[in-house]
Amino acid sequence: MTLQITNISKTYPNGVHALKNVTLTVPNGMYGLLGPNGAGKSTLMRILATLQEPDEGTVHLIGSKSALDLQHVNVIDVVKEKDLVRKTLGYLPQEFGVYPKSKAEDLLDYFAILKGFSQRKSRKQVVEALLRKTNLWDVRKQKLGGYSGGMRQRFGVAVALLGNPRLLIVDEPTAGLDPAERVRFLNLLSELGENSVVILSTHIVEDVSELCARMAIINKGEILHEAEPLKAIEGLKGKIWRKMIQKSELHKLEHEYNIISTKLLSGRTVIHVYSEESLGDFEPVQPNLEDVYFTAMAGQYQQHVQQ
Ligand SMILES: Nc1ncnc2c1ncn2[C@@H]1O[C@H](COP(=O)(O)OP(=O)(O)OP(=O)(O)O)[C@@H](O)[C@H]1O
Repeated sequence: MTLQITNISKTYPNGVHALKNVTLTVPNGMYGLLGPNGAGKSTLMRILATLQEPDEGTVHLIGSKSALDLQHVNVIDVVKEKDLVRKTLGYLPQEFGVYPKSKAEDLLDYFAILKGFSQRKSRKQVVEALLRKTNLWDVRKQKLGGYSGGMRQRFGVAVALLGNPRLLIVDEPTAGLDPAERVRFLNLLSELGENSVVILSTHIVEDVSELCARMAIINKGEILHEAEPLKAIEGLKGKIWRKMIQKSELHKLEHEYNIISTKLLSGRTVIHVYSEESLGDFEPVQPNLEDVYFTAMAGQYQQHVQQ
């Protein structure tokens, strides 16, 4: 199964150019789309989820007939064949609106009817399996209004997984979750990737480093870098340098060095600099995915690093 996104552009009526000629090939498994607020992630996710159309470009879901679970097709045009792709699509939006007075089990049963599970007995089995998988079985009789943020997100996953989708779109799922709920949620997602294309959009670098075998970094509607996280980290070895500085020095150093990030550490300011040559009074840094992200945001990949 592959999702092929080709030359997608989108401009909103207010003139915001949210996506600029985006091309990505997304294979089976978890794929991370990483970028800051306003980068264009949700716009891309809504296009993939058939809720919005691009101005230009195409999106195709390509797989064997059996993998797509649909007779007679091995390619679906996601933009034009919305009804067809919706049969195999699961979407967890950034804000999952719930009906606070409904009990989880009843609402999931209702969504299952909408998804086409018309036989009561098999529907009951599907609903039970999903409530167990998302660890909500014990609280299935509770009203959704009383659920925590993490429980609501897991309920959203249960809804998104109805019908065993081959294309799963998950938009910023961990924002607002406490650390324990976040780990539980990521563990749940990590089980899903094997037979489906799962795209996870996030502004949290750790979500990608913990889960995704491939990723793209997006900013201002453009893909800055597309890579396997581990290879991208490897590619930065020997090129990231750090130094503790006085905050007052920052302005001057910005003119001298290619500073990719500035952080506070125990009240001191630490800068990370990208340089292919060693820098005298800087310490070498063992790079991580955050350095990859900031290197991309600083525009380095377009100029120097070849992946
Ligand atoms: N319906 C809309 N009308 C006009 N502009 C929009 C609309 N939706 C999004 N935008 C703008 O398009 C750009 C991309 O927004 P988008 O929501 O896709 O980004 P994002 O990466 O998902 O960010 P966030 O994490 O903040 O949701 C932003 O500048 C945003 O203000």
